[in-house]
Amino acid sequence: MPDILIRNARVLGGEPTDLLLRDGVIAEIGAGLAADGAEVVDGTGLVALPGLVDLHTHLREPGREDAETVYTGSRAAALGGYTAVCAMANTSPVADTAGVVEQVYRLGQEAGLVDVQPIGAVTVGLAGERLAELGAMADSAARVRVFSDDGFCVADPRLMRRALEYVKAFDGVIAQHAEEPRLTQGAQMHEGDVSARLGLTGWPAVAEESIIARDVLLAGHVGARLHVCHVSTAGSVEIIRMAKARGVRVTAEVTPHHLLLTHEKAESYDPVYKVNPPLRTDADVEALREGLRDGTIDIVATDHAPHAAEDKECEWAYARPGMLGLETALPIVLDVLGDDWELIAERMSYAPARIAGLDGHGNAIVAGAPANLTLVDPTVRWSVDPTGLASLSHNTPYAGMTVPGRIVATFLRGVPTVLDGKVQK
Ligand SMILES: NC(=O)N[C@@H](CC(=O)O)C(=O)O
Ligand SMILES: [Zn+2]
Ligand SMILES: [Zn+2]
Repeated sequence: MPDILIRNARVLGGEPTDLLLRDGVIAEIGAGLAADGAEVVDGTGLVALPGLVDLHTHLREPGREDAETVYTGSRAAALGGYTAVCAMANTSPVADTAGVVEQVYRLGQEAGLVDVQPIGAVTVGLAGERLAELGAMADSAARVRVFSDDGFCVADPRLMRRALEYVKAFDGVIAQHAEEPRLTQGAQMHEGDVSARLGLTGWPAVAEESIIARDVLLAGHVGARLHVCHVSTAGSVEIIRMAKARGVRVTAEVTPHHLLLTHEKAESYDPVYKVNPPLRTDADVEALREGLRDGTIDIVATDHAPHAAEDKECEWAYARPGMLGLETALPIVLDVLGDDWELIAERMSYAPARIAGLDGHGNAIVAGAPANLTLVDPTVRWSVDPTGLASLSHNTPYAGMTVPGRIVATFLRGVPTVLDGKVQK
């Protein structure tokens, strides 16, 4: 593996400097380093960020390889600046055994573009009835630390309590899809004035907030770690803020789409905007942005949810919920937060790696650290073309939108996975 010398990159937007990548680590940082036979990558005008880490990705393998595979999702991730992604358990078969999580882990290693860290299911078959083999998944080669029934809520409070108690033993975390199922039966979109006008059954904010309120109390009672997936309402932000002030070990994520889009998008009846939890109101978007800035919300996670055309290009009521996210996350966050690179590194790399327990990722860019990096051109604006994305599916809500920030290069342990904006495998 040749050494790589990145010339004149601005680490977290600072003064231009050189970075020498050797044997998987950042060997040296400083202006005017000697090339000494290293392959030179011109970083002029580019910002160097720690490799991004996604705590919430749907890769669809095993089971729906027509929508995405570990390989195609890994390509999308690398192109988005990611060096690690956590693969959700709602596959077919469900990732509820050591065998399945090890399979996903190995497929990730074989693809070799990002580290794929499997998430294990909390309950057998995501059915919400009995705990899956959490210990066996934790002890497996995949070393699972995050467990989630995402797609479904662990609605039974007794089961949720037991899951929290169980994973506490190995410092695991339960990532909850907060949705009180009795309040969302038949729900198609956010419950509000738009749903009333369109005559679509609504998913009220309280269906999310009531579960988060219950779960922070349970996590506090048990002393275990809770992570809240895709927070979407102002009320949820308030509850999490209060829980943190009380010392509850809770972390939370927001998706790029919930930071940008609102329920008025449903007026088009275009199912590309159908997602769980649903797009909410302007006031919710404002509260989510504020929560992300002040740290109430710890991270941005994509909830990258590829769907085949037959499941998405149909009538709204029959379409599956979910949208693509990996290749557009950083541009959307840049658009929403501005170029606060320190904040972006914290919310999209350091914090998600900490929550997931990924020691080799989310490290500061210093000599001796693993060479997981991405180089971004913040001056380029580009138009999102669904067919130009690496994902096997095309369900991006940003089609035709012009977004800031182009990912030029990504390095996984010193090996380029993306160069000149092109994936290397
Ligand atoms: N977000 C979605 O609308 N869909 C996700 C499941 C989920 O994240 O709840 C999916 O797997 O497609
Ligand atoms: Zn979910
Ligand atoms: Zn999800």
